[in-house]
Amino acid sequence: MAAAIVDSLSRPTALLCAARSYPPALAGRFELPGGKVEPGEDPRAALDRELAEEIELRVRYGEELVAPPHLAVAPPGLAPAWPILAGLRMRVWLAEADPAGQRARAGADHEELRWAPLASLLDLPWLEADIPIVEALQAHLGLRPARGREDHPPLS
Ligand SMILES: Nc1nc2c([nH]c(=O)n2[C@H]2C[C@H](O)[C@@H](COP(=O)(O)OP(=O)(O)OP(=O)(O)O)O2)c(=O)[nH]1
Repeated sequence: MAAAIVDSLSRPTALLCAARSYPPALAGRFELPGGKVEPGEDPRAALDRELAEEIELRVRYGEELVAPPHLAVAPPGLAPAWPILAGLRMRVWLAEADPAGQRARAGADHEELRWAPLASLLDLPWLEADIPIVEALQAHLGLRPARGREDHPPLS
């Protein structure tokens, strides 16, 4: 589970992006803060716990950023999720700091936390699996047309 934490759910302009500090192959690559659900744990409770542990932030959730059918991994009986590393799956919720004005702090998992303007998110070196998620986030927030399987290259 991960959180796409924006500066404001009602008027989003920037996203809180987290650069991993490990393993060495992924260090410096950006991701959405979050982590794995413990057995029997509610997904959003898991996300609350991970955000508190990793970046010391309490949040209020907005909508889920749902993976489109052509990308989603949806084992029987489970909600569709984004495919990530090593066959794992990840659900993503929009969120904002609650109470507002808290400062997120990078712990041991991250070498940097950065508020990046929504329009230039793809300038950051994201984990490979996060690129379609970031593109979908931009589309969801009205910064780019939604991509679908039927997309064609632009005519020249
Ligand atoms: N948190 C998070 N993980 C992601 C993203 N994209 C992505 O491919 N991953 C991968 C990286 C990790 O291999 C895996 C799970 O990440 P994690 O932070 O919970 O776990 P970890 O591998 O660091 O292991 P652990 O120490 O928490 O047990 O998911 C993302 O946007 N956020």
